[in-house]
Amino acid sequence: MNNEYISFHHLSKKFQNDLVLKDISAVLHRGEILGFLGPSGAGKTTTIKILTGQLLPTSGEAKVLGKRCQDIDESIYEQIGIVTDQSGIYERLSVYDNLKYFARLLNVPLKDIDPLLRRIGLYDHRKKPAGRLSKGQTQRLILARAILHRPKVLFLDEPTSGLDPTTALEIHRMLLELKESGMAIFLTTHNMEEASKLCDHVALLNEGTIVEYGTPESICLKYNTLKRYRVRLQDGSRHELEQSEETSRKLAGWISQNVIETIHSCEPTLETVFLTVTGRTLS
Ligand SMILES: Nc1ncnc2c1ncn2[C@@H]1O[C@H](COP(=O)(O)OP(=O)(O)OP(=O)(O)O)[C@@H](O)[C@H]1O
Repeated sequence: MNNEYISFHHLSKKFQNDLVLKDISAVLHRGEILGFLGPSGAGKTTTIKILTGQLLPTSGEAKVLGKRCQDIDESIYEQIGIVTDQSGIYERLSVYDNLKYFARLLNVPLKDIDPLLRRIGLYDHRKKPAGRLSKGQTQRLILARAILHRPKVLFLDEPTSGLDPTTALEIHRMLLELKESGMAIFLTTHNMEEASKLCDHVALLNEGTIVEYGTPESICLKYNTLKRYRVRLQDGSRHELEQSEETSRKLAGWISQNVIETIHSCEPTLETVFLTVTGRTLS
């Protein structure tokens, strides 16, 4: 197997007569994060279910760690981790015992549990029943369970949805650490900022079709047809200017007078690109 940890080509999925994935393709390598972005019903979870062997595609080919998804058996779960809202956490068991249960299932030494609990910020809560954790703590426990066996590939379905910004940031930090360690992460999200910050590549999914695929920067730059600048001068005035000869003269004048306090170029965001391409918002 090479560094291509996930690949799918011309993947389609039909439920009865409803074609919910239409000829989608993407590749994810070791140590990369791929963001799968789209509004509710776009087909994100269906894609994860196909890649993790829970659903069969109607056509096309998908491989995870070199194995065709049609041929996936239980052994793949030793090498992949999955975080979805169907958490599989046992509410009456303590945080520690939840991880102990999964450690035994996955042949992970019990000594690995405490360092992971420390790393994920749940060590002080290890004796608490999982049912009494806050939403953010529960999400961290679900993530801890998914990475306990150090999988090569991690699937995350909306990992920070509904979390407070601080917990979301902590989870982002952990995901970047996991990526650095070589894990390939397949992430679905509605959150464009999250995607821009974390993902090496993103696929914008709309009604089962990938409408854009690339690095967040390249996608935004592609739609940066109307270049604009936002300027704030020292007298407090604000100016939004389209790129033109007149704007260049104005900017040059302000620069020579040394009166510019801040200047920003207004590139499109993934959110505005999505709106441009589909006429829809992501949320
Ligand atoms: N088992 C199923 N049978 C029939 N239709 C299904 C089934 N599972 C999903 N669908 C349909 O497929 C489409 C894509 O659903 P999917 O759950 O993949 O969307 P999603 O992008 O993950 O949405 P969300 O962000 O709300 O989770 C939806 O129209 C959904 O109703």
